[in-house]
Amino acid sequence: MEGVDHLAFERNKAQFDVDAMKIVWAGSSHALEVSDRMSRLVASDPAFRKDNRAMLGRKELFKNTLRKAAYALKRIIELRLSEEEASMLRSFVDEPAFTDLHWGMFVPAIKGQGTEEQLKKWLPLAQKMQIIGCYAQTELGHGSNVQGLETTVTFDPKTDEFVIHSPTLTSSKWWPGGLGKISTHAVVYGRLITDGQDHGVHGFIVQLRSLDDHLPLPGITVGDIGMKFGNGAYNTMDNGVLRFDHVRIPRDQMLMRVSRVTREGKYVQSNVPRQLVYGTMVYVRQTIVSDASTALSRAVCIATRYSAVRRQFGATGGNPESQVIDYKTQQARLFPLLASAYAFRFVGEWLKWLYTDVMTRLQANDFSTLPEAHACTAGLKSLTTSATSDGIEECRKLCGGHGYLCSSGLPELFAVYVPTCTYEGDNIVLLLQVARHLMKTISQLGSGKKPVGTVAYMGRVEQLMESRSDVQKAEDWLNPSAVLGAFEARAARKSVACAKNLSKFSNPEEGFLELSNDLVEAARAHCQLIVVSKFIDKLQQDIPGKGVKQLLEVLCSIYALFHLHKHLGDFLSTGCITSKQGSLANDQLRSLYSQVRPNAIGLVDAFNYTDHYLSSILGRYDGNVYPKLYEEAWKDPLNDSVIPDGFQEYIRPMLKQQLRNARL
Ligand SMILES: CCCCCCCC/C=C\CCCC(=O)SCCNC(=O)CCNC(=O)[C@H](O)C(C)(C)COP(=O)(O)OP(=O)(O)OC[C@H]1O[C@@H](n2cnc3c(N)ncnc32)[C@H](O)[C@@H]1OP(=O)(O)O
Ligand SMILES: Cc1cc2nc3c(=O)[nH]c(=O)nc-3n(C[C@H](O)[C@H](O)[C@H](O)COP(=O)(O)OP(=O)(O)OC[C@H]3O[C@@H](n4cnc5c(N)ncnc54)[C@H](O)[C@@H]3O)c2cc1C
Repeated sequence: MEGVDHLAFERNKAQFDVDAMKIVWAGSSHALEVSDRMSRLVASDPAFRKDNRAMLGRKELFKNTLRKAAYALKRIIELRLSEEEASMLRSFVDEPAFTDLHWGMFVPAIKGQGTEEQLKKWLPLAQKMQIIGCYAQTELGHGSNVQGLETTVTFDPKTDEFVIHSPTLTSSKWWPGGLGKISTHAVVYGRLITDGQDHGVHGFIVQLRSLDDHLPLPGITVGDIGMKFGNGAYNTMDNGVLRFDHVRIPRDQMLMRVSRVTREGKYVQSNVPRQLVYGTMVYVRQTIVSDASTALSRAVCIATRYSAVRRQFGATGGNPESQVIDYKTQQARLFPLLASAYAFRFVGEWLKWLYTDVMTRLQANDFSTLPEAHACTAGLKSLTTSATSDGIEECRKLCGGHGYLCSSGLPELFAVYVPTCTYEGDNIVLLLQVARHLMKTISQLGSGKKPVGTVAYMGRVEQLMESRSDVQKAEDWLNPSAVLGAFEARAARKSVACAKNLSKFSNPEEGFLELSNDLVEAARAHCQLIVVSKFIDKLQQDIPGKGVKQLLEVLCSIYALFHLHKHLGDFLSTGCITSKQGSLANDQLRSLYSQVRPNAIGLVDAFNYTDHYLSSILGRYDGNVYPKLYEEAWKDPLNDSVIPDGFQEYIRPMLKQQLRNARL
């Protein structure tokens, strides 16, 4: 039935102010207003149609992406959109494109690693898109091990130029998005060599293609690396391969904020830490955490709405069958994901604050919080993207058979999202970075250096090694200090156990390799503690709106107790809670799920997604799923004709053959 809200009865059940929750989700009334306006602008414009992506071949798909990118820029200029509005508009276009790398990595790399002069020269060109750039770091042979990159950048004092060269096959740049077909420029990372001395990896601005005819410049070989996972999905992006054959660039195209090469060829380090060369990765990892909440909330919105529409079993006395959302098993799989989406939103907000704070300090030459920023961005990027990828797949299963249809929106969302577990740092490699930070923190405890920020709890390690939870009844687990106490004790004990085991090795690096599984687990426990504690911190703020704060408290408890239940072995084996307390947490969790149930549709409506953005028949706002699924099936190209191509050629003769055999 067109125009009827099939989910109205669910919306009427909500016990909280959904509009106020929309503001909390968006971050502010202003952010909600902008995102609402931009999402509707995109949704109402047929030029941004995206429901046909799974059907398009690679070339058509890619051309379509270029058309949308050009059209988006045209609209941004015509409507005189601000930077904030433009970035929102691009995100609602919802299609991986070269522009993501241009705005998300090329521009930030120049901003973060360029000198004032370099910013003045390159930023206006990039901002007007008179040049298009990408981030060319990874090579065929090395991605995680950045120090292992092989591209050489050798200073030639005779000509005052650098000579860039790809000395081996494995030194070919491989993966950079936007590189394959579109970028005119790249920030290229390679080993800087002056006077025969290797100074390690540095960034350089390199022109790749002519601004006149777009052909590769002399000495440059460049192309696309081929189809990736999923049909539409990430294949709208031209991930590329790039080789240099003694390509020359002027000396002033080395990004020289961290270190520079003088006219005489002298290598000079400035007073900023060399790790700032990795600064763009820190920036992007931070944005990836907020994006995780967006991707997970999309999947959860689809699965929640569909779970309220879908009915199976339980028809009694003329009543309809049960909505699948009422099954406790469905709730126990779905509601922790709903809680995680909110948790990642708030930890993403906090991480953005942390990043901005670090940047402000860097301007004043205060580098003290850089290790904390690196560990938090690496750890939270890893935790949230792994949970989101698994969560999207769980949402597909929560939608039963129909979740497997492309028209559910979930297969494409998964295919586009899952590489986040790898790009911008493999998730295990990043957790090992967190573990290094934790081990370093513990090793410095005796020196009187007080741990600060997210590792501050390590300063109470002696107390945390002894603490016992005082939870006596299920409701005690609603107390934030009970939850925090348990998560802190678990994280501290896991790290301390690793540190003790490490100290048994005469070679610490050997020990680190041998114990890496335990170290990864300790890092995960630490990152879960950060998420829980930032959710609790958020609830200390003034949050207006009927029932909004109460419901967020429920979600916070679900996030924490779900993880306590899931990792019960950890909590029990480290002795911070008893098995009785573990089972009380589980009892409390059941009661919390019942409190979410009437509010579930309201909680996903608060994400304020348009049907265009969700791109899912199962997740339609009006819940009118079956007629639309039925209608959609007939749009498949296979249904253009009653008899498919190939039938007469291959199947008809087969059928005739069988007929003959039957007659024999
Ligand atoms: C609106 C914006 C939207 C943008 C969205 C765009 C999305 C587009 C889609 C996809 C983009 C994908 C792009 C990419 O993938 S780019 C390539 C990314 N590559 C990686 O992430 C590589 C991962 N590897 C590393 O980061 C590092 O190599 C390493 C794992 C950290 C190891 O490095 P290294 O061996 O040099 O370092 P050490 O372990 O020896 O550590 C040395 C000390 O440095 C500290 N460190 C390391 N990294 C950092 C950092 N980033 N910042 C600050 N400090 C860092 C480390 O802790 C050590 O410190 P210590 O005090 O112990 O000496
Ligand atoms: C879709 C996509 C887009 C990308 N875009 C860009 C881009 O724009 N620019 C760019 O420069 N790069 C880009 N990349 C590359 C990306 O950053 C790397 O692939 C990523 O950093 C992982 O590195 P790797 O491929 O070398 O993995 P590897 O390090 O080879 O990982 C393989 C396996 O080894 C394990 N492993 C590796 N090292 C260790 C260790 N020390 N301890 C334990 N286990 C380890 C990993 O956990 C993993 O299981 C992109 C990649 C993808 C998939």
